[in-house]
Amino acid sequence: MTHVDDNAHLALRPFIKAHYHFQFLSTGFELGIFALLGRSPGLTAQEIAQHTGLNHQPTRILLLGCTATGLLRKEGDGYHNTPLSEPLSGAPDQAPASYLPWERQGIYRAIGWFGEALKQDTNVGLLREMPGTAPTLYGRLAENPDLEDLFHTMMSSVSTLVAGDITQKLDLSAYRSLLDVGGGAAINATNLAGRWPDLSVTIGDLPSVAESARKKVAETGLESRVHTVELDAFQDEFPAGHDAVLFAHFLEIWSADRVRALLAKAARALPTGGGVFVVTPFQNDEETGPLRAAYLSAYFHTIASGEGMVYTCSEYEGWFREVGLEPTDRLMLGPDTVVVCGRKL
Ligand SMILES: C[S@@+](CC[C@H](N)C(=O)[O-])C[C@H]1O[C@@H](n2cnc3c(N)ncnc32)[C@H](O)[C@@H]1O
Repeated sequence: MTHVDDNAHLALRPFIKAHYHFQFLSTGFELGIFALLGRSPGLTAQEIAQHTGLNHQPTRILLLGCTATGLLRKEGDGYHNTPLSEPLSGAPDQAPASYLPWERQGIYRAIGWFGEALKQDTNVGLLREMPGTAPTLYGRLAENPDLEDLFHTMMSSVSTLVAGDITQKLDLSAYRSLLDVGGGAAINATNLAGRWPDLSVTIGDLPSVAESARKKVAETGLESRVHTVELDAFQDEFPAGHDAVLFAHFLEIWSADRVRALLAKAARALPTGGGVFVVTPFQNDEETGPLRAAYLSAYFHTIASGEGMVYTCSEYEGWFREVGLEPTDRLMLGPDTVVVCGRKL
């Protein structure tokens, strides 16, 4: 009989039990325990139960889960946040807190269809778990406005994380008019317009998103230079009159064939010398990581579209060349986001 090595069993435990870890984390967050202990460190189980409304034994079970996984620390009878959970006690619309409601309501059940999505080669998770009829996440979000809000809160916080880097490293001084395809909740558009006073930005997105982007832009006072248009990037030609095109967290959603077609569309819309900027999660050219590329690739295939993944910079640069764009640079934004830059020949 083969003897199972205890160390191997323990080493695999974080994978085997990952779903419990997420439940301790997201339930603790949803019940406001990390925010509560941020304000009032050292509360007892009984005091925590009074705030959450849970009965005594459910409270013990949740606190045991959180302390055993290192999310909370117990000192005497009192509970405290740890460096892991402390960042979750702050603003709910900022990362990492902003990730949790979306992961719980948008992803958690749907990603359980990962294997089936690979076998059927389509986004089974979305089709099984999110109400509605649209074939992609973005269409289905328009059918579920509460989820659409959660998604854009999460996405805005992701773009905010790299906002400092993008405004410092991406030199747009040569351009006057940027088309931001799939521009979402206007974070990149308003940051870039704020950084480059001679630049106008047009956000092109699906109708419900373009409408909320318009409201967000109005709150920033940049509406004379940041415009929004309804655009279906697949059905419509790109509006003329821009000398640069930004695809931020957009191309990786789609299949290689559709990425090529979108890049060709950008090239057609641009004058000679025009710029193309692809902001995307980074996958190294050896195709071994980093982890974020692996998570997001599974998410695009299982949920978002059933056809995309995080591509390498080399792949983008090859597609640039195929459609008449010259690759000019790769700019890292933080540890795992990159801008692949090109110019129309
Ligand atoms: C992952 S979000 C990225 C948002 C924004 N660019 C950012 O970086 O924060 C993808 C965006 O693409 C938009 N989108 C999806 N399908 C689209 C289409 N066919 N045409 C235009 N925009 C689309 C979605 O509505 C969403 O705002």
